[in-house]
Amino acid sequence: MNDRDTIFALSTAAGRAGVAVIRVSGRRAPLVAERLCGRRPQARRAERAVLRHPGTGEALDDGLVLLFPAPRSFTGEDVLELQVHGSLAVVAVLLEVLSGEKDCRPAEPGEFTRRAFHNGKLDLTQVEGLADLIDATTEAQRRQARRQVDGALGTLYDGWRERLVRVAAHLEVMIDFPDEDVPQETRDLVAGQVRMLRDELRAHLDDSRRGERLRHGVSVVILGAPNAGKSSLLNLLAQREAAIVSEIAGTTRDVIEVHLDLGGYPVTLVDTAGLRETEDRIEAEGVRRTRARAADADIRLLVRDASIPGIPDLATMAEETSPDLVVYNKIDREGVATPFHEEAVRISCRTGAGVDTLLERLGALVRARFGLTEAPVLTRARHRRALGDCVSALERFLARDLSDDAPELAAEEIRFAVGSLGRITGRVDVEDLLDVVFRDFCIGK
Ligand SMILES: Nc1nc2c(ncn2[C@@H]2O[C@H](COP(=O)(O)OP(=O)(O)OP(=O)(O)O)[C@@H](O)[C@H]2O)c(=O)[nH]1
Ligand SMILES: [K+]
Ligand SMILES: [Mg+2]
Repeated sequence: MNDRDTIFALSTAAGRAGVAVIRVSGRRAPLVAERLCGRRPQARRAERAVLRHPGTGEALDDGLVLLFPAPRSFTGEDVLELQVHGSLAVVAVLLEVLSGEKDCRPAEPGEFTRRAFHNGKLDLTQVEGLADLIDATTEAQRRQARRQVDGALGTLYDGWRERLVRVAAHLEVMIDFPDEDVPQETRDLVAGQVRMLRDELRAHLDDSRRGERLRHGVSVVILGAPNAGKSSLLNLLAQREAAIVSEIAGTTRDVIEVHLDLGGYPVTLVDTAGLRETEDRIEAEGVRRTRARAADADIRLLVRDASIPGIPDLATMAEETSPDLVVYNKIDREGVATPFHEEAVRISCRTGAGVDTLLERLGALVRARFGLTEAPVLTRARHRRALGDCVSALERFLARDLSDDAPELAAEEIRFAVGSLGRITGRVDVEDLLDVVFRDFCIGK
């Protein structure tokens, strides 16, 4: 991969569409514009132009051309955008023409963003935020990603990093002037600041992984005895017949998942086999899978048949499943069991009664646990690992006695902590990380 090449790619999705955008970035972009349009477009102005084959002069399409001279562009290089008709043939011929241009070649996946990073346009958390924004399917995901693209996370980490660099500077003084008596106050000050930082990092890490969960989706697992109406509930919420419903107890054996947008939050709703002791080997395997899925669920929803008094015993079931929400189903039936569990939601999958209330309660649960907070949250395991390394280094630092131990050793811990934070935003040692970060990108982004 050569950074001196001018790169190009279709930046909109492949396939038929009203408009397609082809992006060209690099030193030859202005020349390419001249060769295709017969003139150099004004900077940052959309201009209508007929795009012609530079060799034959044949008109290939007409559209809008936009030139963003460096450094005021997405990549920080000269960027040309061609907005043409979104036809397979138009795009194909233009890409072919571009391939024939001197020093031009197709972009690698994520290469535009990679150049933006190298030219200091984005830090790594912003790059990741951009990937998340492109992948976002719900409103809450969009907001979280948008915030990260705006630099909220990067600013937080850079701020911590700067405070640690100042601590390191204090320590340097102790190393450089070993004979001078470093006043106890200075030592206390340094230790105090490290302690405060460690506590802030810990609080930031102790977030029940809300940012990561919002990226991947919150799992809501439906549990209960056979025939309680779990599959009926899944179908009702999914608004399609995703799971088989029947009056035969033990119908569901496989774990069935549907994806929902619950008030802006991505939710994976999971239907499971009814929990009971069974001789049937296949059903028993279903029950085993239910237990496994319940164990790593974000939210557990226990469904109970309201028309059967006390069987199976709710207390036992609740103990096994530790539900976040209890639902009494089939309230349309005669002889509905009373009294109801106080916190429970009463519904009927048959009539749809109570389902709005259930959705409200579920939405509130999801928001409370995974909703956006004032402070920016970390969104990736990569951030969590680096922050964990940083906290460990600060712990090791605090375990040292600054007046006895060699200050060099203590300073080394701080340097390591600074490095860990720098890895998140890409301020140091980034090369090995880049592949991981850019792997998720597709061509043209
Ligand atoms: N009257 C009434 N019947 C319901 C209601 N919800 C479900 N049923 C019936 O209850 C039976 C069992 O429903 P399912 O959705 O298959 O129950 P399940 O919990 O998925 O059952 P398993 O998969 O066997 O564990 C079916 O005959 C449904 O039509 C309801 O609200 N009212
Ligand atoms: K059933
Ligand atoms: Mg079922």
